[in-house]
Amino acid sequence: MRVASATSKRVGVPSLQATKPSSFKRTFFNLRRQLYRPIRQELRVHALHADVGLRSELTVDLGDRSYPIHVGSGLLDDGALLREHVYGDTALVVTNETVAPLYLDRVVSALSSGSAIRVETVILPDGEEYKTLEVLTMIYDKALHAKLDRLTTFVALGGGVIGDMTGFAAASYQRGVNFLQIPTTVMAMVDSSVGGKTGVNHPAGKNMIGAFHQPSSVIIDTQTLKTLPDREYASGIAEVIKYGLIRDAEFFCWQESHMDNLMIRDERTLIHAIEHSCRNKAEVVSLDEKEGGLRATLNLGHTFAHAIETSIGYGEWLHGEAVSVGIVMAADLSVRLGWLDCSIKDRISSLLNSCSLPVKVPKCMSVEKFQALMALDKKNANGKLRLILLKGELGECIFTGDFDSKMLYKTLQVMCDEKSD
Ligand SMILES: NC(=O)c1ccc[n+]([C@@H]2O[C@H](COP(=O)([O-])OP(=O)(O)OC[C@H]3O[C@@H](n4cnc5c(N)ncnc54)[C@H](O)[C@@H]3O)[C@@H](O)[C@H]2O)c1
Ligand SMILES: O=C(O)C(=O)C[C@@H](O)[C@H](O)[C@H](O)COP(=O)(O)O
Ligand SMILES: [Zn+2]
Repeated sequence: MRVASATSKRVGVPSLQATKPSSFKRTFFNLRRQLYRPIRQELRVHALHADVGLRSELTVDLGDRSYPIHVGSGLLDDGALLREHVYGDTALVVTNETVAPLYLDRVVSALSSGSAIRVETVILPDGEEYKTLEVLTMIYDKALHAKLDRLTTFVALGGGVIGDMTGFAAASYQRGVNFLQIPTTVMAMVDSSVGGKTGVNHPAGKNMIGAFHQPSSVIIDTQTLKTLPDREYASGIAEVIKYGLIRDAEFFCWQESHMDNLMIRDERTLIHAIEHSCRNKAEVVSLDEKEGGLRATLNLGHTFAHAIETSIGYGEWLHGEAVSVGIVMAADLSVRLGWLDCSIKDRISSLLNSCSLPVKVPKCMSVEKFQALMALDKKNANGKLRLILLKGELGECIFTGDFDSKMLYKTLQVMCDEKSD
C-alpha cells in the first residue's frame, strides 16, 4: 500500500456537482432517506451555514448521504426536529446512567408526543471502560426484545462513548439501520458526533473494532453543557484546539484571545467554537470520508494519545486529556525535525495549559510502552508508523511516515523524562 501523504490547509467546500453520486449506487437505506426527507436537498442548496436566531445549521456534504448539524439552545425539546430524522415508526434511545436522569425523559417525550412513534430505551453503564463489544450487546438485546425492524432509528443521547457505540450498533444491527446523534458533551458536539466513525475499544487498542456509518442528523442542544463537569468540558476543548492547528490558523488565534470566555462557558463564545469546529470537521469528512489521506489529519496527537489511554487503562485519563499531551508530543517532534518554529510549540502548550489540560505524559508511560502501542496504530501502513506532524506555518500539517525515527525516539525519551506529578 502506498504511504499516503497529505498536507492540509483550509479548503473550500466541494460543489454539489462534484460530490453528486450516480443514482444506481443508492442503497435501499439511502432511498428510504430520500423518500422520507425530500426537503434535505433544498437545505443543502441554500447554505452551508444559515443562522436563524440562536439556531444554526451546517451540512456534512456526502452526496445523497449528506446530513445536517443543527446547533441551538433547547433543541432537545423540539419534537418536530427530532422526528424529522426518524424514518420508521420505532426508535431506540441509547444513553447511560449519568445522562438518563438528566435528559432521557425530555428526548422520549419529544420523540413520542403527538406522534405514532414507539420509543424504546436502553441505559448503558457510564465510562470509557464500558466501550466494549460485551456492553454493545445490551443494545442488540434490547432492539431484538422490542422487535425493532430495519426501519428503526437508533438515537445516541450522550457523550462520545455513547455516540461511538450507538453508531456501531446501528451500523451492524440487521446489517444497518438509521441513527441520530444527540451529543451532550463538548467532545461529542465538536468532534465525535460528526463524520461517522463508530466503534468500540479492544484491550489491545482504542477503537480497534468499528465501522464508518453516517448519522441522519446531528442535533446539538448547547443547554445540555450546563450540567457537564469541568474536567469533561476541558477535555472536549483539546479537539477544538486541534482544528486550529491542522487547518485553521485564524481559529487558533481566536482561541488564544477568547479562551477565558470559552472556559467560563460564555454562550456566544461557546457556540462560535462549536460551529467552527463542526465546520472544519464537516469539510474534512466531505472531502475524505473513509480516511484515504486528508481525514487522518483529524488524528493529530492521537497516536500518542491512544497509546496513553490504552496503557493507563481506559477511562483513567479522558480522551481529550490524552490528546492534549499527544498534540504537545507531535509539536515537539515537529520542532526537532526542523519543521516547526519553537515559538508555535510554546503557544500550543500555553493554550492547552490555560484550559487545565495536561501537557506532560502520565507517570506510568515509558518509551517502550509508547513504541509497543504505537506499532498497532490504525494509520500504520506495511509496518511503517505514520504521524500527523506540524509543518510550516501555524495551521499547516502533514500526514507522513517520512521522518527521522531517531527524532521520534528523542521526543519519547524527553517526554517520558518529564512526567506529570
Ligand atoms: N467518533 C469520533 O470521531 C470520535 C471523536 C472524538 C472522540 N471520540 C470518542 O469519544 C469518547 C470520549 O467522549 P466524551 O469525552 O464525550 O466522553 P464520555 O462519553 O465518556 O462523556 C464524558 C462524561 O460526561 C458525562 N456526560 C455526558 N453528557 C453530560 C451532560 N450533559 N451533563 C453531565 N454529564 C454528562 C458522561 O456520562 C461521562 O461520564 C472516546 O471514546 C473517544 O474515543 C470519538
Ligand atoms: O473523525 C476522525 O477521523 C478523527 O480522527 C477524530 C478523532 O478525534 C477521534 O478521536 C477518532 O475517534 C479517532 O479515530 P481513530 O481512527 O484514530 O480510532
Ligand atoms: Zn479524538
